[in-house]
Amino acid sequence: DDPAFSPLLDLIERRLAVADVVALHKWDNAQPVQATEREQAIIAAVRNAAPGHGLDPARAAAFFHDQIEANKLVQYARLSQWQLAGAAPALPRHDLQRIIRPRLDDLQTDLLHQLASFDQTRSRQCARKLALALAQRQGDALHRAGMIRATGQLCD
Ligand SMILES: C=C(O[C@@H]1C=C(C(=O)O)C=C[C@H]1O)C(=O)O
Repeated sequence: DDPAFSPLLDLIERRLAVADVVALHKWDNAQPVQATEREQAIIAAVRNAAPGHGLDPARAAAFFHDQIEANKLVQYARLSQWQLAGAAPALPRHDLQRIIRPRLDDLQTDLLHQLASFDQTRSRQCARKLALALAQRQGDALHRAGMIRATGQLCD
């Protein structure tokens, strides 16, 4: 466990884990994965909040862009699996608007905080250490791919 990465990667993973219940809601309601207005609202909010964490708004926006793209990657993959199976799993459902999006919003401040402290202690060989830290984590192939997507610009 690389202590430079684990608090941030834990949070990224928690946000990404929500993609499965988002996909369930969208499957049940025949709702598209892409929600452009919601994405724009998130990017505007994190740009606004960034300076309060000592972060450049562009840095915060790029990081959240990656979180959103990773989330959609997992959603598209789940929906494709459920199309093949002809059914989605019998897991508990949660309402997107009332339950799931507020849950995603709750992670926002912590993510910005951890991104800021990650940036303050940035080490050399960031990309290599990130790859090692990701390889050491648990998760199925899809969530592993999602974690790689979610950290795509982390070491830039
Ligand atoms: C998670 C959702 O699906 C997509 C991913 C988003 C995200 O990761 O925050 C936002 C909007 C959607 O394009 C959602 O609709 O809320």
